[in-house]
Amino acid sequence: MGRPRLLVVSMSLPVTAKRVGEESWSFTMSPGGLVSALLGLKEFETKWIGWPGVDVHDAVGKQTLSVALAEKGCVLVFLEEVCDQYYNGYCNNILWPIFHYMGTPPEYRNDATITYESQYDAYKKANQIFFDVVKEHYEDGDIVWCHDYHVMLLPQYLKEYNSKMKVGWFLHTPFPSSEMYKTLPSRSDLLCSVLAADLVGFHTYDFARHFEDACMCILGIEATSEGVVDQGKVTQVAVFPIGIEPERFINTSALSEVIQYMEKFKNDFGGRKLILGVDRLDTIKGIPQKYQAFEKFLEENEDWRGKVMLLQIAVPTRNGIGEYQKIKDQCHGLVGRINGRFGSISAVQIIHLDCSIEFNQLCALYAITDVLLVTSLRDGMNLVSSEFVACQKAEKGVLILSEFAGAGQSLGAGALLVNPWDIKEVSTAIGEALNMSPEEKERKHKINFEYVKTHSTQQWADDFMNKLIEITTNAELQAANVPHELPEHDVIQQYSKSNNRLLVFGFYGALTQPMKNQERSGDGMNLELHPQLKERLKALCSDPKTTVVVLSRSEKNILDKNFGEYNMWLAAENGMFLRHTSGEWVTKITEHMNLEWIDGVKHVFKYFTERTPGSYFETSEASLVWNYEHADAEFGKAQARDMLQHLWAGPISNASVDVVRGEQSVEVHAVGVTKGSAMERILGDIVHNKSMTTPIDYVLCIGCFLGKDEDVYTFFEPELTKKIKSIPGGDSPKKVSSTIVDLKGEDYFSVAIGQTYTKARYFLDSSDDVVQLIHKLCPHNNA
Ligand SMILES: O=P(O)(O)OC[C@H]1O[C@H](O[C@H]2O[C@H](CO)[C@@H](O)[C@H](O)[C@H]2O)[C@H](O)[C@@H](O)[C@@H]1O
Ligand SMILES: O=c1ccn([C@@H]2O[C@H](COP(=O)(O)OP(=O)(O)O)[C@@H](O)[C@H]2O)c(=O)[nH]1
Repeated sequence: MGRPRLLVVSMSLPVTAKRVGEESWSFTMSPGGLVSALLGLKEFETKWIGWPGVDVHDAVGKQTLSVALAEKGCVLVFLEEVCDQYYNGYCNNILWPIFHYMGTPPEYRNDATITYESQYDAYKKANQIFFDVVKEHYEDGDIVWCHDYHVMLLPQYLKEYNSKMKVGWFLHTPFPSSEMYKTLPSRSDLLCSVLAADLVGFHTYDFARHFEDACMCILGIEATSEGVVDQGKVTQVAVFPIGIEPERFINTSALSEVIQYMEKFKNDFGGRKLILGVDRLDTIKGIPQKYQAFEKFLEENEDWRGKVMLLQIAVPTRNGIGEYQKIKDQCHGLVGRINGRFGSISAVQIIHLDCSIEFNQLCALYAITDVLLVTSLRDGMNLVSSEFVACQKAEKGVLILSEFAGAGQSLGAGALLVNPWDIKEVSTAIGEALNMSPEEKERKHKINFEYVKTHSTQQWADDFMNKLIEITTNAELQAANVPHELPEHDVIQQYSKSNNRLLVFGFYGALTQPMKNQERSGDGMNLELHPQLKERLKALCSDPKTTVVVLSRSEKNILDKNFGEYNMWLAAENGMFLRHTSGEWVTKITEHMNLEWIDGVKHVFKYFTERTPGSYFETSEASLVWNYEHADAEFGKAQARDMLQHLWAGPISNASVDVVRGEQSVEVHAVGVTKGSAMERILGDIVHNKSMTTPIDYVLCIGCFLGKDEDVYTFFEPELTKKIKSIPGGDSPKKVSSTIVDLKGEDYFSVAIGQTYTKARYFLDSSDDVVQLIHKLCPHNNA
């Protein structure tokens, strides 16, 4: 099967269009790393959907531009009147500064027509326009890969339209710490939308962790090893550090035209050492800090004056935004000052160019550079540093790299890492780089060159796409596994034919009366057996061919109170305690189980209970539950989020526990305390104590379980378990008959109450259906 077609969606297309006649257009490559990176996506049949950098209002212009760009594999998005408030406003004046830890500029408050709301409105409209275009071009099986902060609402729009679409989202910028992200007024909407994607990717682990933290503390959704799980929907969060197309740079820097440029530039620079900066003229790139550090270096190293120069290519970007105009003036001012202080008649110290340069010239500059100076205050990755590494010739240059660029994690080993805010440190690094021995330069270069060569854009795209394909394929398989309506007739027929039956029931939701949402409480809290079950259950339990187990999260006393009079097995706290109603409780907590975290968790639960009127918590041997069903709903939810942060930061940071968020509860329990593992713990005991001689040949397992407890449904799957012989954990396995479960597929019925995503084979709508079923299994005249 061929690879699926790829629809790449990003704000910018790889080319920016300029109208040069009624029907004709010229194109230049769009600036920035995202475009450079995505140009490397060669192995996919790709359509690139984006904005061409210009808005066209007449029909002829739209038509001719669409045709010209279609030849380049591009599909146009016309943003028209929303463009300014969307791109210059919400994207680059609100999201961009927040994502780069610069806070939100207050300017938008000065103009009553440009408010936060109006810009967010434009953002929503623009995302809707992107959505309409994707919808028009989407074909079944396509993968839609959304890029960057410009299209954070798109995953949700796409999935709402067609839940089967394979959707990925990759962020090219940093994702800030949740403390910073929290300041964004539309923080929840954007997070929720991104979570609609199947796969969410970041450049570094830090960014991924920040995103997961934000999901937890803003949405109260926790990240697990599977990804971020929200009501059964899993969004995988993973790290894909982007690379460059190394061959493109290596080959270009060997071209004769480039070699000529190299000679020319060296000649122009008159033998001075070259420090190079290549950045979009963006506030995040730390260009003023770079100039200040160079100024300090010149101040403190008189000998180097006139022998070294700093060439800064300051590629114009986002000219419509006030901050970008200010930074330009600031840079010009600094350059003037430094050249005034340290320049001479024959040479200036800094050359600052407000323009982009042609690719061959860029490669030539990289190749002859002695020091590449990257001082980003924050940067998603920074591809310039990799490009510099790829272009090095015999005499190697040194990379000075900001620790706040994503590239710091990938290229740090072969670079001098600096804190760009520390002017003195950067100045010292400049000196160190200029004085570095050729051997050390070679050594450092080798490390980075190896990395750059092996971590290409193609690799990055392949990794992302393969992961996305894997996730969506698995999801399709899982979705195909929808539970069926319970075949009642078979349940009853097989029951009557069997010789040794095991009936496993959960308590909450399965044997209790159906509750309205607002009455819901967690399993184990003041629960009462469904009144219509009392008689029939007794009859069922008295049948010598039938063993009944109630396997519940509830505590011992609750099970005692409800089931003490029946002839059955009770497994409390998810099997941590086991009792036949004719005997005493025995603990299944082993001495290896570390429960030291309990006191710390209790402390946090107590703290939040005191501060959340109406909430309460319950403690049992191996688990604690904090419940806020009677508290103010919104406040309770917010408190639960804070509580989770406290727990992760403190008592459970290194503990082997699972944290489960219920609808209005937070539960912490020892890891692996699931109903499936409980079954494994208790089955041997049950069989042994009942002195069963024939293997169990019929199992009915009914529950309304949390996702983590659904392993009990697969525990008995005949094809998984084959013939269960002895069960570890049974008191004396030797005495247990050699095959204790011998189950055929048609004799196994796993039933989830009211769940659509489940591992169970069948479903029932409510415990009323369980009542009906038990009545049929055990008609009154049998009682
Ligand atoms: O299109 P612009 O508004 O002019 O901005 C150019 C791009 O800037 C950002 O690039 C980021 O992506 C690079 C590749 O992943 C990464 O190395 C760099 O650190 C980022 O800043 C922005 O994220 C893109 O959307 C813009 O197109
Ligand atoms: O005149 C130039 C100089 C550089 N670049 C390219 O701009 C990209 C900058 O990417 P980076 O990741 O360093 O930062 P971004 O601009 O995306 O924030 C690199 O691929 C450069 O080759 C460019 O388009 N025009």
